[in-house]
Amino acid sequence: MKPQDIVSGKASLWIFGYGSLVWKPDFKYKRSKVGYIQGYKRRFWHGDNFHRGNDELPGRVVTLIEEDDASTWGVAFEVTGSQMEESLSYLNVRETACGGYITRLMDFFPDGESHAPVQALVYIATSDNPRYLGPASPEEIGAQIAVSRGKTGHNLEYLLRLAEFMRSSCPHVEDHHLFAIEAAALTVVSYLLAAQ
Ligand SMILES: N[C@@H](CCC(=O)N[C@@H](CS)C(=O)NCC(=O)O)C(=O)O
Repeated sequence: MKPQDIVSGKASLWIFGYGSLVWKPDFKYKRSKVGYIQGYKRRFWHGDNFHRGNDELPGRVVTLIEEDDASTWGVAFEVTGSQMEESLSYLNVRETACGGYITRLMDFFPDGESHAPVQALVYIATSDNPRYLGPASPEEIGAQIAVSRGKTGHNLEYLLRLAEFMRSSCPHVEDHHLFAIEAAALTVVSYLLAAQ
């Protein structure tokens, strides 16, 4: 980003989402593209005691875990002009203050485009984050999600909307971790409903 582009208003920033941002960016943007980042896998290993859980029963939300040959699909949003400051100040509260995420710049590869990748800002929660929960079986994660709720809504909505995004926008991607957790969570929900 060149200083003269900022002054002229030509500057823009790409923000990559791979969790709730793919279905609920909640900030104004110029355009969006489906695509992926390389070297990271998406895992439900981050705890959430605000949006989708609480202190007694934290929810589980996604973060990115470094793995050389992995890639993670999502959506990148291009923000320009005043949208840059507006989106970053909003995400600083939603992702960093409330969610415990930090930011990193990564190469984003738009789907179906052969040109060079674009740099995108990504919100990631590292394992040294106090809310980090780490690995667990799909059954354990699914059960936790099935019964967690926070200030923004149920953890199940968070899971199902991400799975819906992947099926509708990235049908060629087999995200076993996501779909195994979805199946496990829906199994728990069916038992809970049957027990009523
Ligand atoms: N940083 C990831 C994950 C973002 C995420 O899920 N953050 C949570 C904060 S814990 C959030 O914004 N939740 C809002 C919601 O659940 O509706 C992304 O780019 O989508």
